[in-house]
Amino acid sequence: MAGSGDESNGGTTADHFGDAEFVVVANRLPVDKEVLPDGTVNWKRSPGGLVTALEPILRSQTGAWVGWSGIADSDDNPDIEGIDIHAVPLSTREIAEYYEGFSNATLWPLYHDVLVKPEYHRQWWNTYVEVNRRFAEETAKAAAEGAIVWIQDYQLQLVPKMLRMLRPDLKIGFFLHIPFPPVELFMQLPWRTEIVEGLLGADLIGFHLPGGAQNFLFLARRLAGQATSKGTVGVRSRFGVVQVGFRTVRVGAFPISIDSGDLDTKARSKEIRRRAAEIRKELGNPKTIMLGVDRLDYTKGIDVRLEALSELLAEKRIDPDETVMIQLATPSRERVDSYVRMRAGIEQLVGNINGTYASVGQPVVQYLHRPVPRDELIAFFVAADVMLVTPLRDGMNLVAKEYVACRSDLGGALVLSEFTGAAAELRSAYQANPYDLDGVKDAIEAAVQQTPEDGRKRMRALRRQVLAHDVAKWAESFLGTLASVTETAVDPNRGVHLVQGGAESSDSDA
Ligand SMILES: O=P(O)(O)OC[C@H]1O[C@H](O[C@H]2O[C@H](CO)[C@@H](O)[C@H](O)[C@H]2O)[C@H](O)[C@@H](O)[C@@H]1O
Ligand SMILES: Cc1cn([C@@H]2O[C@H](COP(=O)(O)OP(=O)(O)O)[C@@H](O)[C@H]2O)c(=O)[nH]c1=O
Repeated sequence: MAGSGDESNGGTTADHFGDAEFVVVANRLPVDKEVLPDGTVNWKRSPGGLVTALEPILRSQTGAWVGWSGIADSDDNPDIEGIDIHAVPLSTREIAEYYEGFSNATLWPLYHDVLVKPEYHRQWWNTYVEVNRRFAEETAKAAAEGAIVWIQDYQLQLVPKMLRMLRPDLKIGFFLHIPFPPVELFMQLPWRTEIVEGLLGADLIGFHLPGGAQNFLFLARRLAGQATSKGTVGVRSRFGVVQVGFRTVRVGAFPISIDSGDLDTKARSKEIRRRAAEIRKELGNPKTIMLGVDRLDYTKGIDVRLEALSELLAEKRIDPDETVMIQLATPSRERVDSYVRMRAGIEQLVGNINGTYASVGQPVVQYLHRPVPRDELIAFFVAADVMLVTPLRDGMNLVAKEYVACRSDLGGALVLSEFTGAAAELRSAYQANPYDLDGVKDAIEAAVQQTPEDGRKRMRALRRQVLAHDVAKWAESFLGTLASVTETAVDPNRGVHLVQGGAESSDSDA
């Protein structure tokens, strides 16, 4: 029983239960700690889409957030209105081995199509296990009896099982924000069974797309030897199931989104419109403003769009006197080798394009390597004629949805990689395969040359999708499904056919 004081439960007792009825557990807190040169502390918004998506949800219901502050050895709990913060301190070694190492040099590339070679180090794995345990223990302290706990992302895949052992009274959900790879890639991981079993500690496991859910079901059968359902998984429907003893784990697809109503309102404001007009003027009133907005990550295909632009300029399909491309690139994971190499490559490409096509005082590519404040970003979205979103692989890509939400004027055009989660929903974008440079060039050219009528038609369809499926709907569908999960085994009379698991399951089950 939870809170029994049984040492096998990590010693958690009823006296130590927390107050929070709803707990978000994520590698990062919603704010990052920054120590300024004069020693004063500043808390700034954390980078990335996970925080963008979760912050409004937690503000709308009283709850706790368990996470890391972004710097070494800090257990400061910043004061954030409406959110009870529980910081998990990480040492310099843990940051190197758990965050930069196992999370971002092993799992991140493995889950993103092995775009760079994943590194497998036993010491990184050991530290990943240690840190996951600390997150589980801190969560066990924060959660009230019977609370709902929502664990986020690849950095914390062992927490569901660890937390269940500490606190079997909790209802546990897990959501993966990045793609879940196909079996052929996942099988590389020396700790593949531990990861699958870690996730199976949850009551509900969510992915952005049905494909990720189906990959997971196959691996649960094959690696954890559990019986699973076999049919296709739907979007927010037709959930898969894994039978783990008496527990039934649901597996589903819940595409994440943004606070589209809020962005729509902000983008219509006078201040943002004024700033958008000012940006265009500052750029010399070019005919076409192209925009890229990304963390500086090799998955984002920033090099793809720069190479496409370079060839379009060389072929005179784009006029350098009429075009400006702005690339906003937030610094990310700057001590991981693959990120250091990628940054150098991208900055070289920017230099080459400007060296060849810029005039004095009029660069073709304007590149900012720093985070851009939210309102300024919205003004860029409003100003941009063509939004370039060209990842080689991306779990969702919220930037694509944000651009659409900001275009109540029905202006602008979205060029979108087929290999983003967003591509499954944003069908009216100019979609392209980022590995097919000619295809990307054609998509950019078509977006630049679209007629106003075609542009309006496409943007109307895109907006219908983004405004109807916002982040509140994402959270409601996930948390609603989690709330409905019961402890009982699957009733075979309810039409769910389970396939027995085990190493002997053949690949043709996939
Ligand atoms: O925390 P960092 O290492 O600085 O990285 C930032 C976040 O990047 C990833 O974001 C993902 O989540 C988005 C929202 O679901 C999704 O749209 C995007 O495709 C993903 O890449 C990462 O998954 C987060 O854990 C990081 O915090
Ligand atoms: C460059 C930049 C971005 N943002 C915001 O960050 C997120 C990015 O989310 P996405 O899903 O597209 O990708 P990752 O999670 O990074 O993999 C989005 O909400 C951007 O608006 C920002 O606030 N400031 C920036 O400079």
